[in-house]
Amino acid sequence: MAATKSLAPGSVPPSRPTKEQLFKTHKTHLESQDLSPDAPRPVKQPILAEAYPASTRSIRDVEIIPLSELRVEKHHRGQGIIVKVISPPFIGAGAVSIVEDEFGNVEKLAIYNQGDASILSGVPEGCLVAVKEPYYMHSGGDSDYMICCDHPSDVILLRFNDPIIPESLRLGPLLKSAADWRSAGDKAFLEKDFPTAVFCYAEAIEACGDDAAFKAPIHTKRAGTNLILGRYDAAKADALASITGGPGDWKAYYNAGRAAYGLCEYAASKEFLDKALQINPSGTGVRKQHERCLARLREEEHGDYNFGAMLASLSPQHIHLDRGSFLRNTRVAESKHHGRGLFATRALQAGDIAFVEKATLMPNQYEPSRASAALYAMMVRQLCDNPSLAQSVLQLYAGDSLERTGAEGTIVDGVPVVDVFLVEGIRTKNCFSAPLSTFEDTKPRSPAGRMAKGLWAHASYMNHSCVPNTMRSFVGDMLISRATRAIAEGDEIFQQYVPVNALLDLRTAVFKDNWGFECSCQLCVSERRSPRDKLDARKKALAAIERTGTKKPAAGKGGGAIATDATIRHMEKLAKQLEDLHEPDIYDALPRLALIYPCDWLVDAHRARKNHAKVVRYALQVLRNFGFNVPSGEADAADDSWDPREIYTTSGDASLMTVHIVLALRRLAEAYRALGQRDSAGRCIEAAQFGYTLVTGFENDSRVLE
Ligand SMILES: C[S@@+](CC[C@H](N)C(=O)[O-])C[C@H]1O[C@@H](n2cnc3c(N)ncnc32)[C@H](O)[C@@H]1O
Repeated sequence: MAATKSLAPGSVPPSRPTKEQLFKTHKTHLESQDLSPDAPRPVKQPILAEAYPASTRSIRDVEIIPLSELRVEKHHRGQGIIVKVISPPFIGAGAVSIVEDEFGNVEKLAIYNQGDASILSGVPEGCLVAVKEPYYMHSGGDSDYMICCDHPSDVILLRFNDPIIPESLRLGPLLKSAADWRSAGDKAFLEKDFPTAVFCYAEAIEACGDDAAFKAPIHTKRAGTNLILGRYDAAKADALASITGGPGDWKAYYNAGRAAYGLCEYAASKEFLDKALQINPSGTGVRKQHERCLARLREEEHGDYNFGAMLASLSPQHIHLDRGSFLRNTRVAESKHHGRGLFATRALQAGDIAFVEKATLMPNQYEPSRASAALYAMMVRQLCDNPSLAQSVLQLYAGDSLERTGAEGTIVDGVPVVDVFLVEGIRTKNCFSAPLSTFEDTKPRSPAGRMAKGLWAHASYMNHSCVPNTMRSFVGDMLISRATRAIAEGDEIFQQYVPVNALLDLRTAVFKDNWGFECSCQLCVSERRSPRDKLDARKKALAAIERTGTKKPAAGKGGGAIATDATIRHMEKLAKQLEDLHEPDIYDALPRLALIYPCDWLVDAHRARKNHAKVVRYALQVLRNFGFNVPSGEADAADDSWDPREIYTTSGDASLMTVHIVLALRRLAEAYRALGQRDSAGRCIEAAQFGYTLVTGFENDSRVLE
């Protein structure tokens, strides 16, 4: 083992196992594998190996080499292999099979990252496979090597009559006629083995030559099968290929319409369905589909959603909502901050919808430890299955360190080039965590951390700001983005990638480490003007405040825990000291995020003691420290003419909207009411209601926060 480990990349392995040895080990693996339908399928983890680009060449343009010429730890650029699978697959994180070339050389072939719609996810014995630019890897044991295929587009399942197959590997016609292949396809379909059905129908179409009358119904069958598999591009192509010019063509247009609908191409879908209805005006299925399509087009055009009904329709099983995306208020353009960004196409007021987007991809997986792996697997699968999706998703930013060939997403050998390292880069830079619904998630007693991960391709173009002008929320797989203040036509719109840390150093590190940028928002740029000793002093002061704030309070009379007078006074003193560490010339109109924690704490402490004037004072401070315009002194706080409903329109462009604002407004309302200032209380409730719409995406009763 030591000898093989020290082999230089590109060298000849000193020994390779014989066919018998390979089969013996493979058999023990096969015997240990549980193939029952209930057996847990291994979760495919995102790739961790060293990145290398997917092959962009056709198998017809590379030199075919024998397995004996494979060299250890080498990517065989410009070369390829053609092999027959001679064992059943062992299914683990990938599918491992034994393969043989035309000279009788044998090797292990490990195929990873194939989708469930691909035969290659468990390639059956007897299949012929080509691997482009293979990587031959030492897999750990003595003389233990395997051909390792990470990129799904590097492996091609060959048709049995492909002329590229060497003579000695040719099986001769497996089935006698096109009709036999069609029957085999039908049988596989009835057995719900849809990938095999697609393969057999392809062979039938190929075998029947120019017999258009024979071909058309097979295209129809394959269109239906591809629809089931979610391979919408292929389904659409098959549906259109099944058009004959006869009265049965409504079915072809109907299938094409369903496929376009599956791709969220509603305008195209409508056109196909219009044609289907022209031929078959009484088709109820077609009419229903047509109505659904019109509803999606209305959503795309007007952004008119019944969010309440959408929320009510959610369940743990049903998270994908049948809704269109409303994107026309924003467009992608060059940003002065970084690459591309999203820009307003019209003036937006605080509260307006910037956009509503249906997830491009989002698995129903709210278990945090599995959510990333589930999204990665879904991305790879869907991009392979739908080339048009691959084209758009693979354009997204993936970090600067990954090599791009420019051919990502293009079709080579009939499949889109999908580079799994690029997919993973795109996932990490663009995915969002999403609760089942933000409204439910903001309720005080909702279980924390139940988040799925998803990709929203349009939202992915948004750059980050710590004081953003939009806020996102979720209902199932729909992302709602609302303006938190006025945005002029042509302005860039920003979102917060993650809730930002109060301390400049800590949040700078988060953006550097996870996204590779230094934030240039107004808050970060201004805070960087603070001298180092001030930043450090604030950090120390906040640590002292947090220690005081988390000290166990004394038990109150009614059994409740209430902070002592001394602790409250101490906290007030510490908060004042921290406030004095903020330079007025820098923080005049900026949030002072470090002060939010002590002010929130003081609101709660004074509220528990029914000290309403102090609640007013510190709740106003919470608003001010998030960057909102509030009366400055205590005298002003009692001033009835201050209108909290105006904070969203009069606060400049560095405020930070969060659910804390809504809660602070509710606390203010309660205190004002207790102080007899009913009008002020009513206005605070209205302001809280408005804020809660921004936070949850649509009108919801903010009383649930209490
Ligand atoms: C989700 S992408 C945003 C779209 C990206 N600008 C593009 O061209 O596709 C995230 C990446 O954008 C960049 N980015 C986002 N916000 C930024 C900001 N405020 N300043 C500089 N770069 C930023 C970072 O490189 C980050 O990894």
